[in-house]
Amino acid sequence: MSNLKPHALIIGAGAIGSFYGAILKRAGCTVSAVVRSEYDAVKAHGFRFESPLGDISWKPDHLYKDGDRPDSTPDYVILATKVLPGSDRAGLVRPWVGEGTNIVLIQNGLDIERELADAFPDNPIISCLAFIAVSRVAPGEIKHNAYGRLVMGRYPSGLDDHCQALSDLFVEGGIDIKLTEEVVRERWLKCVWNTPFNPLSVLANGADTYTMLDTPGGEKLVREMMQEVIDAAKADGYALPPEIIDSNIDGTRKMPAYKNSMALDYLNDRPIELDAILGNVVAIARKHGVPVPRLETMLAALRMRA
Ligand SMILES: NC(=O)C1=CN([C@@H]2O[C@H](COP(=O)(O)OP(=O)(O)OC[C@H]3O[C@@H](n4cnc5c(N)ncnc54)[C@H](OP(=O)(O)O)[C@@H]3O)[C@@H](O)[C@H]2O)C=CC1
Ligand SMILES: CC(C)(CO)C(=O)C(=O)O
Repeated sequence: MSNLKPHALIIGAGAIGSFYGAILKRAGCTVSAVVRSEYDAVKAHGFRFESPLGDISWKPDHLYKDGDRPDSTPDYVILATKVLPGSDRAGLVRPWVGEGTNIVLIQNGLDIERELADAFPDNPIISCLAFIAVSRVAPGEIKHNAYGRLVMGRYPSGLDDHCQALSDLFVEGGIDIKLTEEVVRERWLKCVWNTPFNPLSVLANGADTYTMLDTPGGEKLVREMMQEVIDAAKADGYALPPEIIDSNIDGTRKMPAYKNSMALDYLNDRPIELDAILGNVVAIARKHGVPVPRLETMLAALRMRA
């Protein structure tokens, strides 16, 4: 890469993609976007934000529709779609990837990188976890409620200059980054929260965090499901600290009542990331013969609903 600021292309510029695109824009990058249903709105007025960071509204330097083809390939392709069964993520990314393009995932879930790593063995895969509350409120309009930290590392493990350079850009744009050599461990750590809370919120009709914890038996169930995630992680080679259950519950109680991204998908009648966040955890538990009865029950119940 030259001294010029790099070109980042966001594929799936919804809540997450448009937010981190805004941050890279603030860092002086050229930032383009591929959008689908919101093309007309974004073409007309860009991405409009309400955010505690101030005015971070922005217009993509190049705006593409799903199916368009680029004139040149970017330095970073940032995939920020939902991880849904049947979505060909490698196919979505393929037209935009050139030699040396970094493929960056900002998506929830476990074991979601392999499909991309297999399809693009010669491109660096940078895996990121977002700790943020942000949602789309209308076409091209986004409400950033709070937070924004990214945990980032090279998949399957390690750190390199590509991660460092991207991290520097995000920091320059104003967000906090944790670089990690063990991004898969970090995915397990995040699943300790997402794997119980996200699917439970759907079973509970789009409930927020307080409703889930304060309903009689709710906190106990969440804690037991967290323990099952920890058991599966341990069998997979990632021993997580046991105090993580208390710290997750305490942290959640300190935040205002919150509807997670899966609750919002459910309430907006959009498909939910059931496999990425729950199914893959259960599959790994089964592979290692670890019983996860509460997670199994929740998975079956939500598959029936789907
Ligand atoms: N929102 C949050 O606070 C958090 C979200 N996450 C994770 O981040 C990821 C992204 O979530 P989020 O931004 O909330 O989701 P959104 O639904 O807001 O955004 C996803 C975007 O991807 C677009 N998209 C899907 N398929 C295509 C396609 N083929 N071509 C172009 N665009 C496409 C969608 O367009 P369309 O409108 O047409 O469907 C939509 O704009 C998920 O894995 C989520 O779990 C993680 C932490 C917090
Ligand atoms: C942890 C949380 C709630 C936001 O960072 C999330 O990942 C989600 O909404 O799915």
